[in-house]
Amino acid sequence: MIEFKDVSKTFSLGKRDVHAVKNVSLSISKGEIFGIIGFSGAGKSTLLRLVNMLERPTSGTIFIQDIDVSKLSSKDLRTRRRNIGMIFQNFNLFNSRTVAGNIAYPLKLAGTPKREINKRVKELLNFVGLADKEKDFPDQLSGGQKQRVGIARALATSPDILICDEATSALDPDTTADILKLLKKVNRDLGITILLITHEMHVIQSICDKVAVMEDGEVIEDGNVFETFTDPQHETTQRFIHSVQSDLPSKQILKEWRSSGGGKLYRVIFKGDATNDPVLSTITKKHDVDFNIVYGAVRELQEKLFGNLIVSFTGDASAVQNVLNELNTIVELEEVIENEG
Ligand SMILES: Nc1ncnc2c1ncn2[C@@H]1O[C@H](COP(=O)(O)OP(=O)(O)OP(=O)(O)O)[C@@H](O)[C@H]1O
Repeated sequence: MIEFKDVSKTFSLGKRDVHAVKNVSLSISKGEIFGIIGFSGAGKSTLLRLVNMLERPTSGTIFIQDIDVSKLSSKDLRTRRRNIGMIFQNFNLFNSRTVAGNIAYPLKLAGTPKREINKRVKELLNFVGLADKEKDFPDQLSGGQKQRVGIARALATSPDILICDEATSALDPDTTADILKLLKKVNRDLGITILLITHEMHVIQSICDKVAVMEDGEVIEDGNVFETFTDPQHETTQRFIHSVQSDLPSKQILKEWRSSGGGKLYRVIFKGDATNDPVLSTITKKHDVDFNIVYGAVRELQEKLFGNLIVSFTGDASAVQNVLNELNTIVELEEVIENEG
């Protein structure tokens, strides 16, 4: 659907070059919700501007629905752009137009007949849950309602792709959850591919199928959200994940555990089927070892379970070693080292 092949974008600022995007190769399939996460300045917005063809790559190619958009004429670009809807952090609504007027705007630009526009606007108002706000102006709406108008407007020309530029960053947590739910509905019910950028890991965790982590213009890690969350490879990815789920007790608690004579601690990671079986109790019972879950949780991610527990084992040293050996064949296991946390 969207394919980046070795794409770079360099801005020349007088004598200085800014390499905003460096050698990015990414593949976004039809029907996916694909999230790009990165800290400020990582190159996310530039990547989006390359997708909606507001910038041309310095090198590399970008295919959108099998068309190499880096080679299109300006006129063809304008036509292709209608196939991509976009929503923004600050909504970008026309304050002088009503809600209906905002949603109708792209249809007017496309020369759609008035009766058809009215019908489509009503349909979209129902879809985003704003049927009673048709005649209101943006400044009479809450942030969440404004973003619903933004979504309706982006969907007006029935695009195949929706791009979301930090679409929930200006909203409170409850409203964010509502808007993310609506985006999921856009994806599931209308089959629209969604590409979003964010600096918030909980957005990725809530609705994305795939994620790419950007740093300093490069994609440093990408893949399925479940795999990335449960086995992050890069330190920056780990930092993002820790922002939504702490997987260790605080340093203070660890210190108290050590000073009160607590034994070695192990991180036990369960994924998928292993979360359904009483692995810990079965194996420890067999070897006559006791276990104590000191910290952790089992979470749901992409409709799969993922457990991350910090456990101590007590018993005969060789029996504990047998437990560790056996556990190691079923789940991921590692000792929690002294300076972690
Ligand atoms: N038009 C431009 N001219 C010159 N430099 C630019 C331009 N656009 C972006 N940059 C630079 O490219 C780098 C990447 O910027 P970009 O806006 O893509 O990052 P970002 O990840 O979206 O950051 P933020 O979350 O803060 O918006 C930055 O160093 C930025 O200053």
